[in-house]
Amino acid sequence: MTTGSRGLEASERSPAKSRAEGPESQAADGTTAPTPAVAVDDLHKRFGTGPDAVTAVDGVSFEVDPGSVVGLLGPNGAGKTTLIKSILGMVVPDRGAVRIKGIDAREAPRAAYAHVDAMLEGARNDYWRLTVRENLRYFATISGVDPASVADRHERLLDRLDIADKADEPVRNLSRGMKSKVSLASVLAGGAEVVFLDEPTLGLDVESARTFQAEIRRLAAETGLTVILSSHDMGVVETVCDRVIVVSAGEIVADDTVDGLLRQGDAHTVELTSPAFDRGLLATLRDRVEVTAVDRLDRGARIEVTTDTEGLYALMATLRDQDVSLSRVRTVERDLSDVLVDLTTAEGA
Ligand SMILES: Nc1ncnc2c1ncn2[C@@H]1O[C@H](COP(=O)(O)OP(=O)(O)OP(=O)(O)O)[C@@H](O)[C@H]1O
Repeated sequence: MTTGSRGLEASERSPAKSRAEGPESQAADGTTAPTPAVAVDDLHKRFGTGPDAVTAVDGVSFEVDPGSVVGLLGPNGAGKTTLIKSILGMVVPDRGAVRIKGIDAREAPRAAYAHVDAMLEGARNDYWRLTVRENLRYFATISGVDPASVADRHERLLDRLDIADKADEPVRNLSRGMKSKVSLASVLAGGAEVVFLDEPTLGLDVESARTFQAEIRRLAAETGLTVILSSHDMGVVETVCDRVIVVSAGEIVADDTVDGLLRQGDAHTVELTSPAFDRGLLATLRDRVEVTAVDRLDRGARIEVTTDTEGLYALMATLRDQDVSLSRVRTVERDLSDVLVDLTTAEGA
């Protein structure tokens, strides 16, 4: 879907120039910091009233630097879509403020959203009877851009997203993955400086998802595009995001780089193999640690346990006390989805 109007000025100005000319704010130490592309302050949104009310966004604040790619992660129903829609003004928040490039979105919505575009919930923003190229021209036009002046950019987009050979096909004739690419191209066609992408790789095959990721990184690096995307695809998030905001039950529970998130917490997952692992011993171990997998072997079993450092020492002590010899010990690398599950299922999250 397309959100707001996209300004000619914004799209036609060179990004380097636009950054240089952009408003800056004075930091406490006297240095100037670029004005955040997006600043969200204490946003709240509740649906319904009484006992059935749902608090979808519960006091969320964050800032996004221009030219960065930020991932919004969280389980189903965490509030990601409502947060994005509240920032875009498609849902009216109960409280809180949104500033786009320093412009208050409530006081001056047209000016604030002139720089913004979005692709939400896999929704096709495209006109299926129009061809791919006609869609890009259409979206450029409603952004206030003369499509002829951006024809080269459109050709580049079609090339990079590998849909140039379908440029003159009506969108309705394309496969689902190709339609997703056209949606993305349409979002980028008018030259928005800030884009919101909700589940952008839904329906894309592995190669198309990779192309998409590379394109997002390139646009952020070369044109200063700011991207805020939500995805359940951890591969996408790990590859393209400079920073990840984890949302659970309407609140931010973590805000860090991918590496920072992977390092955080005191959880270890270890794979242990022993001929002595039988039903009785496994029951004893389950009392002490979380046994996340059991693979029975001809003799004994291979198990996977997740615990903190203290729990790991206690587990090893128990095995020693019971004279259990381990034939193999292997540390299992934790990935972003493990961290996400820990963060969003932690007590109180
Ligand atoms: N229009 C609405 N009316 C009532 N409740 C709503 C509405 N929109 C969302 N909600 C509720 O708000 C909560 C957050 O929903 P939201 O769609 O923002 O989550 P999400 O993180 O985007 O989930 P998903 O990953 O499943 O897309 C959920 O409990 C949802 O049922």
